[in-house]
Amino acid sequence: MPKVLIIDDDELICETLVKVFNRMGYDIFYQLTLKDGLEQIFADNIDIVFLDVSLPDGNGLQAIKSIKKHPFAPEIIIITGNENIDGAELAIRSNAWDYISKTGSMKKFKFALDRAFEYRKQKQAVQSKHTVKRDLIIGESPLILSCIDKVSKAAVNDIPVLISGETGTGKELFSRMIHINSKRSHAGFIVVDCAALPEYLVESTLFGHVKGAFTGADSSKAGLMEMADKGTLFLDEVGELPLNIQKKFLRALQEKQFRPVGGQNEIKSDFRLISATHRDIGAMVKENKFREDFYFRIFSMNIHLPPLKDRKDDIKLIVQNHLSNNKNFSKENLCSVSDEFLRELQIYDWPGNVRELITIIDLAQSEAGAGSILFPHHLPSHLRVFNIRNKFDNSTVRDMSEDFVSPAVQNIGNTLKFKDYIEKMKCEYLRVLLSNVQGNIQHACKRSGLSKSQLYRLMQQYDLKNN
Ligand SMILES: Nc1ncnc2c1ncn2[C@@H]1O[C@H](COP(=O)(O)OP(=O)(O)OP(=O)(O)O)[C@@H](O)[C@H]1O
Repeated sequence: MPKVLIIDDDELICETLVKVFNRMGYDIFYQLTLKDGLEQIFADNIDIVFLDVSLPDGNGLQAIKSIKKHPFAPEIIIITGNENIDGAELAIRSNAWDYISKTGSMKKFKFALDRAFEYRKQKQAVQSKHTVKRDLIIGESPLILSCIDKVSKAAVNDIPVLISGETGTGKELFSRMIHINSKRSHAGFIVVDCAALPEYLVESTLFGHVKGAFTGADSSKAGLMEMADKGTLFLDEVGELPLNIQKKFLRALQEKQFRPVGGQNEIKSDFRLISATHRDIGAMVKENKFREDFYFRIFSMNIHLPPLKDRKDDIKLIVQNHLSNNKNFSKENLCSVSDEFLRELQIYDWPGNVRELITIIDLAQSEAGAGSILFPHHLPSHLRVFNIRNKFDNSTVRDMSEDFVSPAVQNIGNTLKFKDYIEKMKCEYLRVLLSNVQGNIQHACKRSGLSKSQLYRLMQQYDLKNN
């Protein structure tokens, strides 16, 4: 929901605008002083500000320039009780969106707000298309482009993001891209792998501890949450976070402060949270294995990364990119790929996704040697076996369908009775089945699901032989 802030010392005006704008679907706040207003603009990523000119602690017009210097500055609409042409000119020259009189009708306020928001949306869409740094994310398929678009949206705000997807789909990579493109990029990107932490270490690793907090705590130690101050905290495999820690974490997220293990004093840390999971957290909530309040907090925005098998067009790009960036080979000794090699990669279903693809390319390269052309026989045998089976199953299905459906289908529109049509189909099915297994009854039973006695009975009925 777009966020609007009113900075005006007249509380009555603020409350009237809050009511009206709320009804229009905006998330709306107000502050009575310039100082409090300026603090909230950047803490809450405000989209549009209604800014009064005469405030108890400063002049709104003079504040515009410094607000606008910020790369994520909101659109500013100046509101004033004493309209004057110089003030209006200064506002527009300082890049304010509009300048309106407080005595104007409510319609004017609503119109200015809607137009400013329309403009902001367009501006962000253009920015997101052109400015997101995505050099490490390879792929041009529509599925991956839509995820990159979400990265650019996530980068211009500060809300928690949950990245979901199978293992190896790039959850950590995408999280880093959000961080790199965000206003927090100058600070750290701190990774916490919740699945790798033993339960007794989770709390102190995240929140830190003071000296003597437990046996072996010989000195105080800062936690990862403190280290992420001003930066991004990446909670990998968030589904593994114990329930009691989720509760403490939620508080830290809301208050932006927490207490280290064994400590008395609260520590402040302002971090952006990005979480990742390969699990269905919604289902875990239903089974009481994950806290609902924590889930709602971390799920403000979701980016679901598609498995590689759903975006096979990207395989060629990833292979080429990985080969040309391989630091183990000099430029003259880079491997190239044959069409057959790429075709094999397209057939496989990639349960380990991009990570598995990269590993397979490395294996094939080391098998082939520097400067070689990669052929299918450089691929590991498990992959080639999978592909052979896949090709065989598909061709069997294709053979059978081409052989027996066509003649029968041609007759549907003729005078065949339903019963006769079914009989014909059964006979054709059995004929093709027996031919494909070259009369091997055992194989025919396995493929058709018929028992031996059923198969013999049908063969007798349709006068078919197994040779
Ligand atoms: N779109 C992509 N383009 C290029 N490389 C990618 C892409 N997606 C993933 N990778 C690479 O694949 C590997 C695995 O990515 P990453 O660790 O981000 O996956 P993950 O989803 O976090 O995996 P896991 O769930 O197992 O932790 C990394 O080497 C990463 O750089």
